Amino acid sequence: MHLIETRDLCYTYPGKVTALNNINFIAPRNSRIAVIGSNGAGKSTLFKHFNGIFKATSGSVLIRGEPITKQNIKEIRKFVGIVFQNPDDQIFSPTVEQDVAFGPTNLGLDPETIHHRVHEALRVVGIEHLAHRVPHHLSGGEKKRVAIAGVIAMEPEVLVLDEPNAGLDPRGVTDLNAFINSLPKKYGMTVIFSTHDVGLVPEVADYIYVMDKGRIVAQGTTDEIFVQPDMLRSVRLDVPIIPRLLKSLKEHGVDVSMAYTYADAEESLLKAFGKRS
Ligand SMILES: Nc1ncnc2c1ncn2[C@@H]1O[C@H](COP(=O)(O)OP(=O)(O)OP(=O)(O)O)[C@@H](O)[C@H]1O
Repeated sequence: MHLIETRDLCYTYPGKVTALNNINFIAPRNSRIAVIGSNGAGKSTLFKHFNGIFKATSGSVLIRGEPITKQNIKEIRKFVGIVFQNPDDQIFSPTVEQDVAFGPTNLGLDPETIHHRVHEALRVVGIEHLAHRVPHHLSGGEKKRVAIAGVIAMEPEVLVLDEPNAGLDPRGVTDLNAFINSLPKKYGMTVIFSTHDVGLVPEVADYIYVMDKGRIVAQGTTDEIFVQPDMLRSVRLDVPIIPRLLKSLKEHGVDVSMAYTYADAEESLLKAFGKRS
């Protein structure tokens, strides 16, 4: 049984914009899944089906093997936490601390547990120093971190992040990558995220879905997806710089093995230039 599964999911917005067309998506336990695609591909619309914000026009959405119903929706929203693209949609309390406490309070937890969860979430996203600030007076990247903290304080088993790195500074992106990578091992969480930044994907994903115009046009591991430059370009995406560079070096006769992450590429180049055995 998969944590999340969609079967032939279709969704049409009122006004007849078909945003999802026969989506078959699976999220296994402890995985890190990237959903990539250009603007309007359908990524956010898909994510909104994962905790019942949207209801399929046709096809089905199964959470732990069960369809979403009125009876289980509260439980499902505890299980699947979504951080939306625009943090302003998610932040509404007078202070950051109260905002992050909102979800755990609604779960009916005791004050000590709420306090612990809030401060742990603020610490994990690196914003403990903002606890007493007014959320609406924060910068875009700071608000994004507040929104992420608010969802992780609920301790969901599946964390869905819609464009989490948009608006973060370089250090913020590095911290976020480390955070995403720690989720399966440290917290037993599954993470699903969308991004336009293909360079980031090999660093933080085990499996990739490529979407275009409401369809899944490719899926696979990093080395299965990023060896398809024509497919990626056809959906207005690019091949990340590292495999592109290594492919070019190989074509110019450098005996270098293919790599997708910075660490693997460094190792591969050091070997190619005789600095490693
Ligand atoms: N409220 C809405 N009403 C009608 N159409 C919508 C609505 N929201 C989104 N759409 C349309 O649905 C399609 C998919 O949009 P969606 O926001 O899911 O794409 P996305 O892949 O998340 O894009 P982006 O990368 O720009 O965030 C687009 O054609 C979009 O114009």
